[in-house]
Amino acid sequence: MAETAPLLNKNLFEPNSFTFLDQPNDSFLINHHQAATADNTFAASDDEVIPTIDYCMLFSDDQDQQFKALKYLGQVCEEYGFFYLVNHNISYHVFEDIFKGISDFFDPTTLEERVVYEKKSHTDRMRWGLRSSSGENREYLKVIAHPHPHFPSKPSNFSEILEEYFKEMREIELGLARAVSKTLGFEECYIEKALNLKSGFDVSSMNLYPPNYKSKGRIGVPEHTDPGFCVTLVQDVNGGLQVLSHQGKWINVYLPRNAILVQLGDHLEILTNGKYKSHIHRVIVDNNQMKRISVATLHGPSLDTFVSPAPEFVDEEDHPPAYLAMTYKESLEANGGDEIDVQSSMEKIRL
Ligand SMILES: O=C(O)CCC(=O)C(=O)O
Ligand SMILES: [Fe+2]
Repeated sequence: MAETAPLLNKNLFEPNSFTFLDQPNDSFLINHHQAATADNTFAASDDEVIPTIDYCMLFSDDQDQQFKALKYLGQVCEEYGFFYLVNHNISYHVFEDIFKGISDFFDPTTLEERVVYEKKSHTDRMRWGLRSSSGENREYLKVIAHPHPHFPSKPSNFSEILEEYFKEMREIELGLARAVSKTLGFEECYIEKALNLKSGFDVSSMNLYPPNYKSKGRIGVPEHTDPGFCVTLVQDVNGGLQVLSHQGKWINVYLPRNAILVQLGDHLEILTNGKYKSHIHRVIVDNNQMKRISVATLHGPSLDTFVSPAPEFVDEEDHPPAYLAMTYKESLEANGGDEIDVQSSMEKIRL
């Protein structure tokens, strides 16, 4: 990728504490390299580097450092659309607690209890599902995390754990919105206002792979992009999530210790008329050998926000509007799904 991204200096902001996970005992993350099989259909590269953004430097009091950090973030948003976020100051126990809570929620012996969260209506505020087919293999719980959170009452303390986790992730989201606005040359409140993030619609998908150890194929989640401003994602085990670079190469996501994977969403792409694009990713499961939990939180505009390419990114000659305008709610439902499905509908929005 370095050849196609000459501007990026990947070492610029890697903090001293940054290490890839060569010390499994030190972290909830262990590296699970996909077992080598004769089937290379889902092979991805371990050599490509996913850029690392240091959150604190984006807000550094040292103006020069902040300027460099923002410049790098702008390049990463434009050339990649995904990055590892480190130095975000979220306490380690927040991650440990949520993985423990989700693991308990997905306890194989309490499967019948979760059925109460199965799809009931298109207005569900929580939804559980177990997919075990050639096209999708995961057990999931989706919850609305903002503005009106809905969390399960069991296991005990789970709702408090989720509340704390989502509070921290929203801070990160709003901080990133400020930083990304500046990379575009705007005031720091630009994205927050344009997408009404204060009352933004956030849905979190907590996923277990393979679903109760019974996958029926290698696809955990098929290729897709996600709607919204951005996605924050953490996982308890490395291996399975793959992102597609803008150059068309699949890359394995190996999250550094305590890092968060940030992926730009469809609605930032629409707002910037294609300058900062969302990107395709997928999850591969490995023959039922390894249990993996992920938490993917989609941070969206408020449901009634009308999102269209902003005038600053449009000029009729060189950059005509490349996307249709619609409310966030309309875009979530454009494929016939429900709000809580948070399905991308970019194929309908792209002109
Ligand atoms: O589980 C993962 O690693 C990714 C899940 C995902 O992409 C999603 O829920 O949108
Ligand atoms: Fe996703």
